[in-house]
Amino acid sequence: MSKYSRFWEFGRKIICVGRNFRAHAKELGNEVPDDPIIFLKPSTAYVREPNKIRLPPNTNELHHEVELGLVIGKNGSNITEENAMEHVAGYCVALDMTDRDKQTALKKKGLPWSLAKSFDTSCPVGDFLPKEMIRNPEDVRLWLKVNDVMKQDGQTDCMIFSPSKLISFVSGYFTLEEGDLILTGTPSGVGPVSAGDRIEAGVNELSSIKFLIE
Ligand SMILES: O=C([O-])CC(=O)C(=O)O
Ligand SMILES: [Mg+2]
Repeated sequence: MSKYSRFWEFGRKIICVGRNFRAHAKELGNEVPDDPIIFLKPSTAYVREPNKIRLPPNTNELHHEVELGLVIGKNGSNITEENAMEHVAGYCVALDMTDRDKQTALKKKGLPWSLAKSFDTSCPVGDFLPKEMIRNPEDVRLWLKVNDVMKQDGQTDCMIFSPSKLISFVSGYFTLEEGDLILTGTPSGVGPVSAGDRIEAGVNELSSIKFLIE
């Protein structure tokens, strides 16, 4: 069993990338960024099956965002793009649950997104997938269904910044540590979920997760 098979118990950083797919930036009326947009979630955001996703306080519009997670297996800072993949131990399917109403209000005021993105249970994750299971992270299908209806279905070759670019960029600011998770951004098709809804999501046919909204 890999040392990283329960990476969510390491209690390390969750580093998230925003607007990394053109189609998603466009669907929310956002510009395509020149540099990666980065935000953080605390380790208390992790949730695993069979626990449920909880609605944050006073939410009107909780959105699902399916993303490919990169699990870091080797510490490093100022990592070059060429060496970036040496720092990846494996992958997982992850959700970046987002209080869209709150995010929109905060965005308008130019304020940080933390309350909209980093609440308890805002980061549901699937099982650890060792690196060998995904030969090319730029050729992965990300999909998500709500109550059995397909809502998101995208390919990671549409990412603006590749996993290697993201690792290199982020590690210039934050030292990457073993057990850290990088969420690489969501494809288009994000949308609302409410109490009682069932989310199923996966990467390729390899790993899928099922979460209920409480
Ligand atoms: O909230 C957003 O749209 C930014 C984001 O997390 C993403 O693109 O994955
Ligand atoms: Mg996201």
